[in-house]
Amino acid sequence: MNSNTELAPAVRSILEAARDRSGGDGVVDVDARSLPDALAAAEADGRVPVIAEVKPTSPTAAGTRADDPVELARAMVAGGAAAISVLTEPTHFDGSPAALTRVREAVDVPVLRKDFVLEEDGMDVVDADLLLLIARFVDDLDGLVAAARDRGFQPLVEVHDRAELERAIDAGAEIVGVNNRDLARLEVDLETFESVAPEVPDDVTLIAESGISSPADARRMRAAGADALLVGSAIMDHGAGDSDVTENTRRLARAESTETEQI
Ligand SMILES: O=P(O)(O)OC[C@@H](O)[C@@H](O)c1c[nH]c2ccccc12
Repeated sequence: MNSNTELAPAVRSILEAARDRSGGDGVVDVDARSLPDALAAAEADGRVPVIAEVKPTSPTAAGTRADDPVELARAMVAGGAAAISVLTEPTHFDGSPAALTRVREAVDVPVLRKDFVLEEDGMDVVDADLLLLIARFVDDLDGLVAAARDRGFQPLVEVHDRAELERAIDAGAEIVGVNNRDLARLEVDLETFESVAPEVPDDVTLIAESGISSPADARRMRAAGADALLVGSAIMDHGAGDSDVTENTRRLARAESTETEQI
């Protein structure tokens, strides 16, 4: 593990909690729904491929949304989401593996497990189509990418700078997410994606993560080379408990359509 001394306190405490959580019993064996196919289907349909995130709260959220995760996920798919991400981290995001299982049963798009998986046995907690691995938090990235694939997961390797990207590519990552949120200060800067994206090989599926809040942001990330956008806060709209998740998703999924008012 890389040094955590410069991480935000909330992130340090998330990692401590992750280390304390137990892994699963046995080894999962997943028959994954293809993310590249789901992204291509959205493109063919004229939608910006959006991975919409069921995130009840977060250390940076304005509040908590306690809505049923299944209802949220269905609303996101109705708004044109190409895939769904579900936070399963319990202590700082109010997520749960059970919520992911219910969501995956209820929708037919690929579902990403969003958590802080630090070791191999942390993968065996729940089935999902994609599994997040955060380059910064794991030493043996090669081993974890291989272990995820052995279980049938499509690993999504998250990076924040070019050095981490190099590690991801060396580890054989085929799906890479560039997180615009700096885990040291928890601040978002969309330039992060713009600076890393040019270094990403063409055959890698590239996802822009975090801080995308408007159709203009969506177009900006697409112009910089994003194959898909991972969006939580702007869709969950934590500060406004009754915000329309379908409509919030649709605004972003339609960001490139000519009939949409260009905001
Ligand atoms: O809510 P946002 O800014 O749209 O971000 C979504 C997603 O990128 C973010 O939740 C995230 C990115 N990487 C993570 C790792 C763990 C937990 C959460 C995340």
